[in-house]
Amino acid sequence: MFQQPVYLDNNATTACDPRVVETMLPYFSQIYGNAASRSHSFGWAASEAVDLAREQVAALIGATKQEIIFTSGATEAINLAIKGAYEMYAGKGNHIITVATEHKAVLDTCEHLAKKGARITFLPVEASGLIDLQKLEDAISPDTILISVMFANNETGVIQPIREISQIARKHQVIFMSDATQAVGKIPVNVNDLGIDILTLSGHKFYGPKGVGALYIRRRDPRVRLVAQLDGGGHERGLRSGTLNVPGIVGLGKASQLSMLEMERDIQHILPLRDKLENALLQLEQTFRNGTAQHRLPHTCNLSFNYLESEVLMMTYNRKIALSSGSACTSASMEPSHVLKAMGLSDEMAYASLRFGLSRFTTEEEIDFTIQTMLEGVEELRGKSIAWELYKDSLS
Ligand SMILES: Cc1ncc(COP(=O)(O)O)c(C=O)c1O
Ligand code: FES
Repeated sequence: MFQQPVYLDNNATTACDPRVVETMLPYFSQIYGNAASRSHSFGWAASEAVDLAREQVAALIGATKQEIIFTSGATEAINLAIKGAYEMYAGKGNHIITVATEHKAVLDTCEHLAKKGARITFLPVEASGLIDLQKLEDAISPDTILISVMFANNETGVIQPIREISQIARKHQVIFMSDATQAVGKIPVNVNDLGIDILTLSGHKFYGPKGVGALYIRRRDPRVRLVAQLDGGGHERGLRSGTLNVPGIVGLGKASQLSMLEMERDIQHILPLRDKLENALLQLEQTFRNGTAQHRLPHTCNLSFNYLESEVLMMTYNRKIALSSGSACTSASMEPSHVLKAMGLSDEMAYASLRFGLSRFTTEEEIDFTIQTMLEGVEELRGKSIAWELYKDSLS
């Protein structure tokens, strides 16, 4: 048995890599200058560290350092991107296209703008979790100012056809933004190859610290401009005022560098473990994968166990495995997952779902233990379920 539960909630957040922590440490109490202070060596040292981190983050996504704006995380970057674009292009139009399965940071920001007069299209998804490109193209109108489609879903890991989406956006001269919070650092993401105009990312999803993220904005294209949402000292080229979180930014830079160097190795380690777990659990009766198997993050797996309340399983076994049924922010809510509902699942099947998120630190022993615990747990809890009993009776 493990001392701590096996941690399989890595889509909610990852452990900070010890190498990241080590790189950050001096920036708390030794190199503690304000990166904006230009008159002494404390400030210069902090500014140099931020500059290096900016290069490291830019390199991870194929951008240039001038195109990176540091923020407090993906939520802030998303707010800046969507609200900033809405304000910037108010004269041109008020229509934003997004997708029903986006993270709440995108959905709620769009809802907020809807109250201020924006017209929002929430595209549906197929059972696979993928959008229909024709529906996207049909939704575009002359007043469309922004298309916002997430790179990979946080609950199912489903990866949207980003290149095709960007081609459609380009054809119609609409800015294309992608919330790549779950993809960056885990799979290759290159803003130029993929034609992404605005991208958001967050340190704590790829072994960096919490409370730091970044916005990429295609600077070379004069069409892509945003209105700042925080006013103040004019930091980050006027787009995000506020003293920079130097240790956090250093950590985000280091995490980016490590991901660049180790991404292939991480995928080769994680993918077979994810597949082992998924294949073993799919052997259980009435157990189904949510989302396409092909276009999916290598570390994510979302399954529904019919006739099981996943909440009960999580609570019964949370001393053995740390899991969630969907996104962390909404895990306290009793609503069924909006992502699974948009994919056409019934409430029952959405309530029967579990998300398994692996990381570079997940071991084969942990996966074997998880398989064993899940097989026992599902059998035990279904054994107590009247619905399951009725189902079994119906078979005989
Ligand atoms: C897809 C996606 N977007 C945005 C966020 C929000 O990121 P942050 O925690 O950095 O605000 C998350 C985190 O759960 C996410 O998974
Ligand atoms: S941390 Fe992922 S939904 Fe909030």
